Amino acid sequence: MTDVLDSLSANYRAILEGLGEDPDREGLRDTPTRAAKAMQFLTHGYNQNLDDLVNGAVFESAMDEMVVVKDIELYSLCEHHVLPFIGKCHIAYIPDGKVLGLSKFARIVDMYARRLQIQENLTREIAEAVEQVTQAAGVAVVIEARHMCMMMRGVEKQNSVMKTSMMLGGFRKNQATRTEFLQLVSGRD
Ligand SMILES: Nc1nc2c(ncn2[C@@H]2O[C@H](COP(=O)(O)OP(=O)(O)OP(=O)(O)O)[C@@H](O)[C@H]2O)c(=O)[nH]1
Ligand SMILES: [Zn+2]
Repeated sequence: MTDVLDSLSANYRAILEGLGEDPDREGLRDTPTRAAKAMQFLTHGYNQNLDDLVNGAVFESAMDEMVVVKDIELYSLCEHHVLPFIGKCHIAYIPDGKVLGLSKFARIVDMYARRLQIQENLTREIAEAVEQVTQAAGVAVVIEARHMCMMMRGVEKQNSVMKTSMMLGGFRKNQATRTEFLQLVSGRD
């Protein structure tokens, strides 16, 4: 692990030099290591796996109506510019004999968000993970996010929000179920 940190730190030092900075000046002396540690934290999802994260928190239940967990905040990094995108994730599922521990939805979101991502793939990966863990009759995921690469640079648009959704099982097949979910997460419930 130290080797990885050393190599990342050396690369951040090179970036500072590339910017024309003096990496040995007082304010920047610890920056390569700090930045490397920060980047390791922001991508720690690479070191996680679904089984360990869920930790067996799947419980038998006769509940077979839609369960919605909304407004799970997420911080990710776009794989094109390595700049943050920040937003909210809403997840719904229709249990089929099993329910998932509530905190695990947020943990699943983070496991995939804390990697280099595009929003579409992040949305799909979360939905497929919830389906895999719960074997639910349907899973729906919506993400709304703002991308720093569109705000701080490039087209510099401050108000555009990207919305992505992924519907599996009952949510894909049944328009009424889909509409109910979208109404619940849009706050018009
Ligand atoms: N679909 C999708 N695109 C993304 C996401 N994050 C960043 N992008 C886009 O990835 C694209 C990369 O385009 P390029 O033309 O290769 O890069 P660029 O010259 O920096 O593009 P501009 O951002 O238009 O300045 C841009 O259109 C970004 O807005 C994402 O999560 N999903
Ligand atoms: Zn980007």
